[in-house]
Amino acid sequence: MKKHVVLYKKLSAQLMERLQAQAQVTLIERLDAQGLTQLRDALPSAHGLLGASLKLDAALLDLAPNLQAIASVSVGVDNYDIDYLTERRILLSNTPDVLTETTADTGFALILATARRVVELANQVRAGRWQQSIGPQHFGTDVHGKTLGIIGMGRIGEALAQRGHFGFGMPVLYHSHSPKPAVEQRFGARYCSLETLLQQADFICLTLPLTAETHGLIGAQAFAQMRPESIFINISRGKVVDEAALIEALRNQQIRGAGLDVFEREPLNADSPLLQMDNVVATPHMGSATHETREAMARCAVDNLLTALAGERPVNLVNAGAWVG
Ligand SMILES: NC(=O)C1=CN([C@@H]2O[C@H](COP(=O)(O)OP(=O)(O)OC[C@H]3O[C@@H](n4cnc5c(N)ncnc54)[C@H](OP(=O)(O)O)[C@@H]3O)[C@@H](O)[C@H]2O)C=CC1
Ligand SMILES: O=CC(=O)O
Repeated sequence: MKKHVVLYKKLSAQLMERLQAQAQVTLIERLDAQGLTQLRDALPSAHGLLGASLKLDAALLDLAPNLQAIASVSVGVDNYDIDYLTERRILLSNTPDVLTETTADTGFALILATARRVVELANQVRAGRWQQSIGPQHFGTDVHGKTLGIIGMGRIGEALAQRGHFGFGMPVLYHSHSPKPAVEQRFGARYCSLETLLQQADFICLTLPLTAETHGLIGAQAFAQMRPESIFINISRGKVVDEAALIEALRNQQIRGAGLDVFEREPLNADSPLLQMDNVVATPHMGSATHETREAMARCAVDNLLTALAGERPVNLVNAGAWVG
């Protein structure tokens, strides 16, 4: 008998066909109130789940006694209670690598847009307010040659370092759990403490995961260590930052600006003070959002799920402790 898979993210026709050849599929089109009811109804018979952007807590998982595997269409796994999944021997997989370059492109787009005031000035043109040559009050700041600071030198951090070093001649400072000699050799990057990075980098970029250790890592104390010329970029997770402290730092001109793809609460409220600030570029958690990359992520997740449901170890297994072989 085919296993039952519950999808809470729409797949391309090709991937859907592939999944349906191997499993009985229930598709939840939208995670609104009706979709959540459908999900609760489908969980009791589910063997596999595939999707993203849903906090799958113990209360929901307890509705799924037959669950064997979850394939997240994301690299970040902060939406899952990994200890609980491991205890229940539910295999959790994610989609690393396939989104690295695209997410680093987004990081660099935010660096450039914020430093060169692209959104603010483009909005002025659109509003018909370009009536004479622009003057110093509209000038931005250079990106090339400035110091790029990367907090979390993993896959995406490294791809950001590559762009900064080779594309923009930027000296790279980084902070991670441990030094990365290969990265230092390839990009001339220098390992330093978080404090040194906050004090010395012109662009301070977050590329680390949200974990118990990183929750609220960048708060008032961290912003106080940055310089008035610093630009803060977050493409990791909103909760790594104390957003109220970020707003204060921007209001008090402790930093020059911020490029933000992720927020404490998503979608960001339309009345957020961040949206009133010209020196903030806010994007809708679109780090990996290109047609090619989202399809590659979905393919990777389908591979992971079908492998797990076939009783084999998925390549991108997150909770190795759940694997009994
Ligand atoms: N905006 C978006 O749309 C996207 C956001 N993301 C986010 O980016 C994150 C990173 O992805 P990826 O690069 O693939 O992950 P990796 O695991 O490859 O890299 C994360 C790095 O962060 C470092 N790190 C973890 N905790 C700490 C800490 N407390 N202090 C310092 N460094 C730390 C790790 O360092 P070490 O190696 O030394 O342990 C690791 O190298 C994801 O978890 C996700 O949240 C990802 C994709 C898209
Ligand atoms: O935020 C996106 C991810 O893949 O993680």
